Amino acid sequence: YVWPSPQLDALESLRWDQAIDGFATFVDPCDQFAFDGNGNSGRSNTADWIRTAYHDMATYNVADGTGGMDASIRFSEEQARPENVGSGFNNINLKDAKAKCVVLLMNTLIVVAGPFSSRYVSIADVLALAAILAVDNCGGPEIPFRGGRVDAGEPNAPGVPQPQQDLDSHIAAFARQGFTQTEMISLVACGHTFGGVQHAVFPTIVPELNDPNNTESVAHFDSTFVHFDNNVATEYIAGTTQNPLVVGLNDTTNSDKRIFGSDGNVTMRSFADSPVLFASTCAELMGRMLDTVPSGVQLTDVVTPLPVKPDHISLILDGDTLQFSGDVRFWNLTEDPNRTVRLLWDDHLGGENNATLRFTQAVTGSGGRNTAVWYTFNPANQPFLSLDATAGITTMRFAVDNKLEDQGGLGFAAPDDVVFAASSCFIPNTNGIPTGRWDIAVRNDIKPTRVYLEYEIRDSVDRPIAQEIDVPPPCLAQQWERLLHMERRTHGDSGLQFLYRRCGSRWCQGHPKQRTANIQLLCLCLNFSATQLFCRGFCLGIFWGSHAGRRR
Ligand code: HEM
Repeated sequence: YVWPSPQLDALESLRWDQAIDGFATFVDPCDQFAFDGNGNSGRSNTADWIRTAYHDMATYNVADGTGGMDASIRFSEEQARPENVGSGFNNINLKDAKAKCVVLLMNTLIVVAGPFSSRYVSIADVLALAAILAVDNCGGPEIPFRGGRVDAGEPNAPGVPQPQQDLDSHIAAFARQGFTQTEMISLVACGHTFGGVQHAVFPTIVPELNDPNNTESVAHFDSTFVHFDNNVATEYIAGTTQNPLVVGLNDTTNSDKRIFGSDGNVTMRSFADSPVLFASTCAELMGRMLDTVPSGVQLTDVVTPLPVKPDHISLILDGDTLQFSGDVRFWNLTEDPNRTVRLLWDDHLGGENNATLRFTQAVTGSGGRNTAVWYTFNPANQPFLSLDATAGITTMRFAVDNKLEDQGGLGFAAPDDVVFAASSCFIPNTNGIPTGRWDIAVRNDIKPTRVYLEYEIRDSVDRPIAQEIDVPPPCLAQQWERLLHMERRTHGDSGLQFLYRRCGSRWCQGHPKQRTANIQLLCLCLNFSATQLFCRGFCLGIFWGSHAGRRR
């Protein structure tokens, strides 16, 4: 795809910059469990994440296109069903979030929401990606990731298979989900290469193990339960398996035994014979499982890493300069002190400019399979590049040791028609409601018909959604002078300063003195609600003529 694209950029970053955004730190190392201080519970995030994705998908009904990957598993009604016993789903509801926007207060209800979901990456996308990262980082194959799942507004019909059910109902359940009998055998084996059965959840299947290194008494499906490999098959075929759903004392709940043996062990034997076949089968079937979505939902193409990706691009007006900062990531490169990377940019006056970029880090991801190097626009000891605001910027390109990277001649668009200004202020909580003022700079030649601020909140069922606030146009100079005069009468000479800083009033906008040669300032005064305060993703939108744009 062509950069920038808000949705694809966000999906791409979450998929491929997993070590930077912190997502993969939950499954690297693979044996960690977010709720277990000592690392000795016998449980793991990897297993929870994969099981969660399956239980979210397993409601799918191929006949009517309902259910599937839509994050309906987050509803307590679904979690309360016998088919969803265990605490794993609550966990993935990202209570463990290290990050931003964790807890949102809505009415009297405290809703826990995923820190990695956003208006561009649904909670269901995050659940799918969690399973992919678990497999990816822990010895498994690369599973193609698409975005665009839509979060359900209510629980789905029940439909997750349970261990005490018979083979026919399992075959029927997988057929309803869109999988054949052979695919059922495969998919169960792919999932059950991780984790196991907990005593607390299934006391009739697993006894108390009294093991200080397995305090939650989890009977694991194979001997390498935080690692993707074909041991689930080799141990089953060799007859050495300890899988509690194969050799459990109560045969009624030995569902893996019935499923694995349902074709005379042909499929399991093929997996035991070939780790490569097992891995490729799992990549295909788990990919299909994660892409099983309600009818009408359109997924994106597979999200592949951009070879050259600008990131964190920021333009802020400060007086007569534009503070320009950002990073660029080069995929599949390793650190090389002799490499020179330059940023080239065009400006509004026809100028071509350049700056040498600084190496910041080399990052590996996907269990060491991928590497990328990052360079920053910021000069040493400077938080940004200073651009003359009149000249501004239109398009960027990069030169890596003289090789031009310009998206096949398109360049990387860096429009500065609407940007935040450094004079924006945030006034901390004085009487319960913090206040802030966004100063927003618009190029004079744009003549916008509408400028708005966009940010993110959660709706009543926790879905990330965008909210917009219109930024009022600046008032006329005449009006301004009148207001200024009134303000001076009340507050003396300090009135100007006061007026400029004043929040909460429509007429704080657009004083002519705040205009540089070709930029005017609008300002929007906000009383931040708790939701806005905890949320993120503030960005600006602008309409003019038939054009519309959005700037972060
Ligand atoms: C007939 C189908 C299936 C049945 C009856 C079944 C049953 C179970 C049971 C009883 C547990 C123990 C849960 C706990 O103690 O918390 C479990 C765990 C698990 N299942 Fe399945 N499962 C099935 C299919 C699948 C599929 C298709 C996947 C994924 C592709 C999957 C992935 C997992 C994982 C990763 C765990 C480990 C969870 C943990 O250790 O926290 N299962 N399964």
